[in-house]
Amino acid sequence: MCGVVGVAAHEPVNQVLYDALTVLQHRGQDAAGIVTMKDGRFYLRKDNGMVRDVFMTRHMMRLIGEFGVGHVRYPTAGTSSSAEAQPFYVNSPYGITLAHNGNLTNAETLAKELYQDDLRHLNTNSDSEVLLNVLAHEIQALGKTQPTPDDIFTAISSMYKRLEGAYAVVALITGQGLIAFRDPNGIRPLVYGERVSADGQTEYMVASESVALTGSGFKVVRDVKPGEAIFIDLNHKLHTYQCIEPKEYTPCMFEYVYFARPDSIIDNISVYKARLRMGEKLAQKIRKEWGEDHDIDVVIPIPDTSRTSAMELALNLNVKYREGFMKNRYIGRTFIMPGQQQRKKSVRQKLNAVPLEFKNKNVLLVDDSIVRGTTCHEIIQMARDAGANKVFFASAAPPVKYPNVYGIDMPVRSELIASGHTVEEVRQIIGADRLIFQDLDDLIEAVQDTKHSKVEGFDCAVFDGKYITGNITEEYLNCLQEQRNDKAKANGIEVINNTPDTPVDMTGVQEN
Ligand SMILES: O=P(O)(O)OC[C@H]1O[C@H](OP(=O)(O)OP(=O)(O)O)[C@H](O)[C@@H]1O
Ligand SMILES: NC(=O)CC[C@H](N)C(=O)O
Ligand SMILES: [Mg+2]
Repeated sequence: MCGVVGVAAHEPVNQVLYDALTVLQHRGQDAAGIVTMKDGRFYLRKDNGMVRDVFMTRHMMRLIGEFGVGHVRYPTAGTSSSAEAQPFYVNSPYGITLAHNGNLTNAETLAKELYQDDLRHLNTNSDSEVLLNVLAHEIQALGKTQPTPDDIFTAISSMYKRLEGAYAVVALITGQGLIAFRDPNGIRPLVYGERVSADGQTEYMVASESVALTGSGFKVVRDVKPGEAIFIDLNHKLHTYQCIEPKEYTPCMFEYVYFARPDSIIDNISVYKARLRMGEKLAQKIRKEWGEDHDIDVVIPIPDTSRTSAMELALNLNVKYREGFMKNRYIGRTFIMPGQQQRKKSVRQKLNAVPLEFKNKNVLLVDDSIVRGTTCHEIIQMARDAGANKVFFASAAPPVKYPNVYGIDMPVRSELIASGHTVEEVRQIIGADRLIFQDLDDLIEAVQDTKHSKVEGFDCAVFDGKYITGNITEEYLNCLQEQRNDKAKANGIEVINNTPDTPVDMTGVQEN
């Protein structure tokens, strides 16, 4: 899951973009990038690594301008080469740069069309480069030197007709302004807000999560609607347009389960409250299935994400909640790391047991989800090593059985521990004394908030195999599986348009 941000301000935006990217870091740890725009020129810095490692003072000083976009990447297509770090750039028409969160499911077909019909060159296997070129083609087809906002929306509407899959996008067009748009189901989140500058003028930020806005003093206006585009012109005038009839409003359930920060509000649903309710529902199921004499002495979360639901679960079970695992704050998220070896090693580096909380106790370990089973397998052993009597395990989400095709890199069924295994088999594999998963209906009830939100349902494909865009074939899934299993990624040939450790820099900004 990547994070995107765009800002249209009256003062330099380099720092506010940097700050927003650090707030969105949990959405992608592989690469980061910023492009700013000033007097018809773009200024770019992007590379592999975390935000704090990619941007040095010298880079920041060169990112000049009052308009800009930024990206943190967690790859779902192409390779993890720095050449595929975002934002991407095309020089025609006008000069466009774009940052994308999501995954296009017809990228291969589009890439062929771009080559054969639109005479466009793609230099990577990234679906985001495809998206940018489709957008560029549709804007070019207008044939205008000075497009109006309506022209830009016309081009975006034509682009919508060609794209399939999930996308939340921010982009800059030189001489025009900042655009942002969201797929017709609203699978990936996108929210915008405003603040007033020191001299009383309105400034805008668009980002993947509301925390990016509030952290920089922007007030949330609203979520970008499914199928809607917004355009902030160079005079800072905001234009909005519903480019395509929205489909069912169905954001990705995994945002609420794991991806998003708990302090974010996505589609008017508080992620924090949703996670609390997940804990409440799971406690009800434990009471029902394990009875009142469940034998649990203590509830222990697996930091970080499960903390919120574990806390509420403990409260509802009337059992003590204890922080039995300490987290090394300098290690990032395990699940979004690129290789299984790295993920496995990092669980042990990241979490350490406090023996006092385990010794001779029956512990219930709670995680937000079990995907590959990397975390729970290691952690159960650690609990036993720390002296636990019995180790029970609870997942605040149902078993993850199906690949994700909308921006989460879990493309291979055989890499998902619950795929093809019963709950009892999973229990044996991970070595728990008891295992319980949330029911999907309960999860949906926990997240849905009809009082505050217009959301009609959720993309729950990883749990039920029903892909919300409706066009995911077995052939596509097989193809994805071949391209993106861990082994293929490890052997992946980097697409060379630069050496992997040298960022593509098409704006003339040179590295020191
Ligand atoms: O079954 P697995 O394949 O191990 O995946 C699930 C685990 O990965 C995530 O943790 P992660 O360390 O990425 O992030 P967190 O610190 O936010 O919990 C998630 O919270 C689970 O703990
Ligand atoms: N996780 C994402 O949103 C990935 C965006 C894009 N598909 C990439 O691989 O760079
Ligand atoms: Mg976790």
